[in-house]
Amino acid sequence: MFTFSRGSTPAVEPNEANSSPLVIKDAVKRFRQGDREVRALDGVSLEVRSGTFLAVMGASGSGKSTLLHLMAGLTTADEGQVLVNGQDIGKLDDKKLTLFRRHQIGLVFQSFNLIPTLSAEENILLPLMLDGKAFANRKGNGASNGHDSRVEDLLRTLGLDKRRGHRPDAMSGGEQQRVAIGRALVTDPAVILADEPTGNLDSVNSRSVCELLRDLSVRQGRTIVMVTHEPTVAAYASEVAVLKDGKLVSRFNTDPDHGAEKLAARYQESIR
Ligand SMILES: Nc1ncnc2c1ncn2[C@@H]1O[C@H](COP(=O)(O)OP(=O)(O)OP(=O)(O)O)[C@@H](O)[C@H]1O
Repeated sequence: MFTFSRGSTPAVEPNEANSSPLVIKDAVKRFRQGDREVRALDGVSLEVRSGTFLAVMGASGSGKSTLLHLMAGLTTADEGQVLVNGQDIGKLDDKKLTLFRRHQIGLVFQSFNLIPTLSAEENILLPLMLDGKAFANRKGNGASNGHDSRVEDLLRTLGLDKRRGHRPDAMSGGEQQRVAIGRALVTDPAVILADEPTGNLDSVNSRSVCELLRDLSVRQGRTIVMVTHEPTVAAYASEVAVLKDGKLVSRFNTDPDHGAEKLAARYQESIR
């Protein structure tokens, strides 16, 4: 099993006491659209406890991506706070935020965003390469980077041990998304944030990626936030948060005995 020690390379020290890896307090995000102001997020507060697998649902335009981007430090809140591992990320300057994001926030996108010229293994190692902790040419002059056993474990967890040397164009969509999940995990971040991770996958690959995310949360205690509009995908999560017009209107636990159907009904009820 993949067993990085949690928080081994923090970019900055946590400066506020809170045991939850992710806390959003009264977040407001406004956008200008011509002479109109849109409140993409309108006072959202959310705490995500360690080991939670949270699905964020909502209609198109309800603020899901904006919330995820805020959690990822890709955009800043106009009001309120985002605390990752106790660190108010709005207080970090650009340089510290870049390092903090690289170490503490793992991002997974719908379109995988892999580097086409790198192998699966090299794509996974990319965040460590950026830190100068892994070598781009791992076959070159016998350099040992100390990450070999970690990467072995990770490739096995991801079911990619036979695909380590393959480039993205030689892998299925599901395998590419597994590589992207590996890249998100390699720095042992506080949270994994996934924006519609199954959006480009067929049903078989979608199921395997959902099962992987659920396993990472259940077996390894990973904290995961996933945006999705699919009840069948959200059903793999342990909790669901529902946004409507930039507001958090509902949060509930999923029920493994009832699956997607009951979840869909509960979701529809909360956005009525
Ligand atoms: N960069 C931007 N400039 C202007 N308006 C924006 C911008 N980003 C988002 N918005 C607006 O903010 C609101 C929330 O958008 P957001 O993309 O977060 O919704 P969403 O729930 O992720 O939608 P979808 O499911 O369609 O991706 C929408 O009204 C959108 O038009």
